[in-house]
Amino acid sequence: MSVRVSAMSVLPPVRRDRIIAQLPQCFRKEAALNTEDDFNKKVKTACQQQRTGTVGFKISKVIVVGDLAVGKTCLINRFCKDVFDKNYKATIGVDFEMERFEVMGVPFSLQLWDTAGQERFKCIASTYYRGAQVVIIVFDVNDVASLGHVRQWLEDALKENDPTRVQLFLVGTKKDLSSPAQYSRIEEDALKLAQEMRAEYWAVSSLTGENVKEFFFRVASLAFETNVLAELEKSGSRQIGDVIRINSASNNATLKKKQPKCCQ
Ligand SMILES: Nc1nc2c(ncn2[C@@H]2O[C@H](COP(=O)(O)OP(=O)(O)OP(=O)(O)O)[C@@H](O)[C@H]2O)c(=O)[nH]1
Ligand SMILES: [Mg+2]
Repeated sequence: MSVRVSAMSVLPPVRRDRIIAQLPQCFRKEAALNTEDDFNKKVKTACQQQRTGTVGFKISKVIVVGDLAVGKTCLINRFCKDVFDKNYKATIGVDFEMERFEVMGVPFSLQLWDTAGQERFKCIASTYYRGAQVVIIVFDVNDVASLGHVRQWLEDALKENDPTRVQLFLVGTKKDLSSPAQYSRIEEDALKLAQEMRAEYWAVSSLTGENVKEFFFRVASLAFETNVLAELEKSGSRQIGDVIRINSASNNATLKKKQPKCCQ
């Protein structure tokens, strides 16, 4: 059954610490997706006029990939649940988190797919790569080999996606374990690689929480901006209403994990 409801009436308010009013700044200007001080003008105007498309149900798919044990799950858990587990529990296949934001007054969600780094789960995990708007490639700043494998992760992720549309982030984790001298050595290589890949570079610690919120706010903001711009281009001069049709069955289905093709 289809019901016609206002988006705002079915969702509880967004958490107060997920409200983004201004464009968060990049981590390093040398390797950033943009170095603007503020959100795109067209996007700002659209938000002010509530002309941003499917208001309330704007979602971007984000996949998080990288070697085993580099800290992908810890990064997501620090941000989404504000916890840190020092014991390693390998992700089997994929895990999924939905994180809701409000950007310039418009509800927006990131669908975060935490994939397994272990080789034996890679085959299952890669079936979830398709349709990603954002690809986050994670390496451990104390493990040069994990940085060396970044290109391979990129290649695998882009096989399933349109490379010209994907927003790419390169994230170094476990910053708390490295000395400033060690860190700056690996940062030099990471920045070069990020520039080559056209990725935005960040370094974080899930243990201390350093830069974790800043990083995800940046991801959410840039994904939102791109998402709204695409919507504005698609619609041209057509007005997009703030009321959308929700099919209760299909809406539930989008929140469930997708079955690999072979299981359908
Ligand atoms: N000191 C420190 N340890 C960390 C940090 N992030 C993760 N770890 C540790 O690194 C190990 C692996 O972390 P996970 O987040 O499970 O790694 P993963 O990338 O999800 O691994 P897979 O699921 O197998 O791909 C765990 O023992 C974590 O406690 C960090 O920022 N600092
Ligand atoms: Mg994991």
